Amino acid sequence: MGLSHLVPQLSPIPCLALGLVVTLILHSTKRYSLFRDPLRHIPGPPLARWTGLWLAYQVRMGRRYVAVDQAHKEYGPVVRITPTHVSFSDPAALSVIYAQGSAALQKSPFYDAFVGATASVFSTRVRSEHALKRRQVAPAFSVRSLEGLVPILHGRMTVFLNKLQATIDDNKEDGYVDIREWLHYFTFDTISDLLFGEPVGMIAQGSDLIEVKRPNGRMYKEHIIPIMDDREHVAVVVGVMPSLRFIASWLPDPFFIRGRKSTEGMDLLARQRVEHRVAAGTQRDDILSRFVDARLKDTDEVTISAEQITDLTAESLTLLIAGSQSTATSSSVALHQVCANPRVYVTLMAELERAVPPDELPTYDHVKNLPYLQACITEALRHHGTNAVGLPRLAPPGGVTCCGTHFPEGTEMSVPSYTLHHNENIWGDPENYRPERWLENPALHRTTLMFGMGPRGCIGKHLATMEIQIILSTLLLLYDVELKSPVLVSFERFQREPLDVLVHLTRRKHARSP
Ligand code: HEM
Repeated sequence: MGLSHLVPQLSPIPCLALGLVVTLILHSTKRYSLFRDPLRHIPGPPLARWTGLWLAYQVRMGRRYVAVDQAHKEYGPVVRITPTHVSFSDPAALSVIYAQGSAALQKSPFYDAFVGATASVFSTRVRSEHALKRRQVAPAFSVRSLEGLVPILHGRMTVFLNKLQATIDDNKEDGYVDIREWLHYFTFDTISDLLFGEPVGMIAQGSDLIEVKRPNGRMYKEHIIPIMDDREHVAVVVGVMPSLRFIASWLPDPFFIRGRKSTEGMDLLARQRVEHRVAAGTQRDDILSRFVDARLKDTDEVTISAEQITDLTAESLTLLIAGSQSTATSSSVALHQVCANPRVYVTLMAELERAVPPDELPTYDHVKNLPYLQACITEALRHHGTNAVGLPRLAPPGGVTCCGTHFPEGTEMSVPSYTLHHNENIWGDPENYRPERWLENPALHRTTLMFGMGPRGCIGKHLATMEIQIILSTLLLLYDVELKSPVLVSFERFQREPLDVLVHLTRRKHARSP
């Protein structure tokens, strides 16, 4: 699969121009009207004062994190990025915007764009609904629960290594493989195995082309990775400019048409897997069986209803996407960063060689407590994090005071993760990839948004960490890694992802066998 799916299909100008007209009409009827503007004293790009178009354009072009970061450099720590959205680069804002407990702010309407047939634990904005969903989903992702699933992870890794090696042996072109793409096959198959008890088969095929059944029974094949990308891209554009949601169907731009198709393809895939899994029984101890048990316990029912299938589909879809993309990207970025920094590479290899017996492949037990390995992963998530965006929350009734200013009810507020993770006042040398900083000063963990913060923080943090620990240690102990380029070029949708991570892999002398 080439890179073409990552590049926007047509110029976004026509749809954004139409969006401008609609926004201006809607804007003048809302709380933040052109004539009664409670945020008029907040500086920011001039267009952003009047319309969401400025931000929507940056999102559409995949450079929101750069544009917001530049806006902070130009206008200061508190910047208006849409008529209703204020961005804070001051770390003091973290404890207000991503507060814990009863002080927690709700997610903003941005997340409505991620709702499919029904809201999931990620997309719901209703506090009570979120609490219920989180209670049903979270136990499956505790460290204790996940440790029971480690054999599945190891099994997937063995299949992955065999297929990767066969591909390397067959590679008749320039000898480079896009390790991000391969790791996406690994993480997608792994989360699908953990969820439904079987992988979708991307590793076995060496491709993301998956067969999906339409409601009319006809089978068709879809490349899953680009449809996930398109789905996410449409959601973030519509999320920052909800007025586009109503006109998207009429826009001639194939971008939106592709986006709608994408939603359908992913929904069908998730629904079929859930229905198949539920029909096959729940004997295997996978994540879906734990969801089913939690739901049946909550409702005192003995069988799953059609409504619960829709609900399970929404959760599974979220987990398939959240659980594969970010982990694949983060592990390929960590591999890239370690290999681009010879000093870090030497230190990490020494730790790995000490921890993993010769002739053995790393297991989770070997690598789970290695401090330098963990520091390398955390530093990759900071330096080139998949989460670069500001995760928007809503000022509550009565408003909220943040960084010395009062913001009225309904103001969208966020701390942009990229800007936070590259703040010189916190990190000193933010552009350097330097894992040691986490060992020197563990308190730095308090000023990061890699996995979010507060009650809406990442549910899959432990799973992602386990997977990245196993992936990174295994690839480094098995292969000498040559990078095609020392620089990563990224494109941002909801997540910020490198376009590719091309590596040349050669088996190390005395390498262990899968
Ligand atoms: C390195 C990998 C990962 C990163 C960097 C990451 C990052 C994040 C971030 C920043 C959030 C907060 C989003 C927001 O507030 O809008 C989040 C939420 C979430 N993540 Fe992850 N994630 C990763 C892996 C995973 C995995 C493996 C899963 C599950 C299999 C997962 C499932 C979720 C879910 C369900 C939420 C929503 C939680 C809620 O709202 O209660 N993530 N993640």
